Parts: sequence; structure tokens; C-alpha cells
Amino acid sequence: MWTLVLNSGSSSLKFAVIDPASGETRISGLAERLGAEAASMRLDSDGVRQTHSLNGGSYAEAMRLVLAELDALGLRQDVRAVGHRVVHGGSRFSAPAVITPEVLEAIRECVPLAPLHNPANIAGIEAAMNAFPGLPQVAVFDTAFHQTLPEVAYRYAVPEEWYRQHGVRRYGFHGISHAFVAGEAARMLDRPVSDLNLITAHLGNGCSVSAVAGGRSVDSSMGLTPLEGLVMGTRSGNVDPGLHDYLARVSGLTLTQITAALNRESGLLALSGLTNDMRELEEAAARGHDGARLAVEIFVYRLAQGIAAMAVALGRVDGLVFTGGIGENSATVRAATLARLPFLGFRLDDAANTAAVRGQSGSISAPDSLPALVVNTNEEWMIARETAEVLSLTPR
Ligand SMILES: Nc1ncnc2c1ncn2[C@@H]1O[C@H](COP(=O)(O)OP(=O)(O)O)[C@@H](O)[C@H]1O
Ligand SMILES: CC(=O)OP(=O)(O)O
Ligand SMILES: [Mg+2]
Repeated sequence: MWTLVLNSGSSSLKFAVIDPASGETRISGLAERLGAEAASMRLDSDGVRQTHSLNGGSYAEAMRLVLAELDALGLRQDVRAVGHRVVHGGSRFSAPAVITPEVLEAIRECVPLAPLHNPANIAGIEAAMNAFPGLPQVAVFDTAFHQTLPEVAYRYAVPEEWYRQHGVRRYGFHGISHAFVAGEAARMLDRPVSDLNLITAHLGNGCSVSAVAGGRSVDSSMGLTPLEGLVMGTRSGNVDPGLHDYLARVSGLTLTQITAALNRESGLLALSGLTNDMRELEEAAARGHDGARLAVEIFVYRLAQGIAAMAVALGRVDGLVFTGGIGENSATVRAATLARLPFLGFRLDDAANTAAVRGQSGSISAPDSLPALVVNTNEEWMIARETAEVLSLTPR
């Protein structure tokens, strides 16, 4: 059974046609800068990469191109379901859900909690419903994996009414990736995931660490929104909760402007004054760029603190997993992070760390260390698996 998986970002659309059972991918692609003049789409199938201009096209345009490609490959009629990554599912979704008008409305109600993400997810769902009117559509939530957080981890120390009436609590994100890499790590360590206490670090444009005890999430560095926690590409992560009021008074910025700046103009981009891209920052730091050096240093410092905090949640740590674009590719970030964590029992194998390449999973820790692993995440395959599972469990 082939499943079309859609992962929509604020201006991008990743898609793949995957066999949920094997992970075999017939075609995958990434449309970027949607809505802008430079909008384009990259397609990968049978080892061949093509790039198409979308001429300012939006989601609907990108979907049309996806469909044309599926037709060209004779694949369209083989697709049996569409699985969507949905970032915020609030407290309502602890498992994937077949998309009905009511489920779509619930996703819409979570827009204020994930203003960068949920509107894009909804646009992707609507485009796919138009393109595949007869197919079941399934929402797979980034928050669902973290619905097992204990109250001690998910409550903020704020008035109870905010929690009861407005859902002000910690939710956690990137759950699709954290769940996938925890399972992969258990296979690599040759132990059942139910026996393992793992810390997983998903480091992409958005970054979060998670504490996974026996395959269940017990804490995450992200909270009410995907802004809490680590330093990210353009997101600040933790700041003093008094910042908003102070800055509004002294600068005249509105709350909306401050929140937008914390989401889009902060993080690595702000600290470096250069870019949100870790690869470019490492190159600039190596050339002696002070801002780039500081950005990487603060990123690593806050990441190591986040990992140590997850160790508190777990009590006993059996391993650490690096994943996402930075986690899978940056030997520098991994080495500098482990160098701050000898007290947890981590020691780096320098050669293994330098040799680790994207697309391959492996160990980067010395023999006398707690296991530290690099795991190639595959959110699309996880979404395909969960989509197939919910459909096989749901009478239609
Ligand atoms: N070779 C590399 N070295 C360091 N960082 C890298 C490398 N390749 C990719 N990255 C970083 O990975 C991040 C993007 O991660 P990715 O998981 O692809 O993003 P997204 O969250 O949008 O899916 C960027 O900061 C990018 O610079
Ligand atoms: C939830 C989140 O931060 O997602 P992303 O990393 O894709 O922005
Ligand atoms: Mg990502």
C-alpha cells in the first residue's frame, strides 16, 4: 500500500510516496519559498533529481506538480491514503486521527498555539483533499508522543485558571522524530525500547530534546508552543518571561511584533548577525567570524543544559541520540556538546564522530562511554506507518 505523506512548513512542502511496511520511497520532494517569485520544487525518484520552477506558486500549485509527477510514474492510482504531519494537536490528540470536518476544526483551534506551523498544515490538508477527494486523510501530530508527560513535567507554575480554561501547559513537539529515533536507537543497541531510558536531541531548524523512558516521552524542552527551550535557527528558545513587558515599554514594539521577532529573527540568526544555517556558521566560525563562533557556542551550551535537564527527568540514562540536519551532520556540535557532559558518562570517539555521515546511523561514543548515537530520522516513514496503522484499526 503506497501512502502519500505531506509535511507542510510555513513556506515549504515536503512530500514522499512511501510503503509503510518497508519504508521504500518511490518519489520524494521539497517545494520551497512557496508564494514567492523564486518558488521551486525539487523531485527525487529512481536516483534522479529534477528541479522545477513554480513561478510564485502556492500549495495548490505545488500539489498540481506532485500529481503530475505521480501520473507520469503511473503511481497516482496506487496511493491509498494521505498522511499529514500536524504540529499542534493540543491535549485532544494522543494518537493519529482520520481527518473529518470535526478533526480539521480541532486543528484550526490550535492555530494560536502554533501560528508558524498549523496554518501551513491546514493548507496542505485542504490541497490534498481537493487533489484526492476519495482517499482517507490522516493527521499525525507532533504533540501526540508527548501526551504521556507526567504532570510534574507539563504544568507551569502559573494561575490554575490559565491551565483549566486556556490550556496553558507544556505540550512538546517533534514527537514523530523523537519516537522514530528512540525506536531506531533501541534496535542499534539491540535492546527492547521498553528497557531503555534515552535522551533524544532533534536538531533541525527547530530544535528540541526529549526524555524517553521505556518508549514513552516523559519530558521535552519545548512547551506550550515550539518557541520554548533550546536556541534554534531563527527562534530564541527560553527567554525571561519578563522580557515582553519590559521591551514593549522601552521600545514601543507590540506583543505581536515581539513574538514574531522571537520566532523569526532570533536564535542562531540573531546571535551571529549572519545566518540561521549551522553549516554556514561553522564555515564562518572557522574563518574567524566572531558572531558565528558565539552563536555556535551558545547553541551548544544551551543544548548541553537541555540534555542534562532530560537526565533529571529520566533518573538513569542509557543513551543519547543526535538527529535532524544539525544532529546528523555537525561533528563540531556533537563533539562540543559531549565535551560539556562528561559527568553524565559521555566520552566521544573522535574518529567515529568525524566519520559519521548523513543518511547513516552509527555510534560516536568511546567504549568506556554511555552510548551516544547518530540516528538518521525519517519523519515521513513514521507518518506513513502511523497512517497505515490508524486506517487498519478504523472501520470504513
Ligand atoms: N553538513 C552540515 N553541517 C552542519 N550543519 C548542517 C549540515 N547539513 C545541514 N545542516 C544544518 O541542518 C539544519 C537544517 O536541518 P533540517 O533537519 O534539514 O531542517 P528542517 O527542520 O527544516 O527539516 C540547518 O541549520 C543546516 O545548516
Ligand atoms: C515543531 C517544530 O519546531 O517544527 P520544525 O522544526 O519543523 O519547525
Ligand atoms: Mg524539521
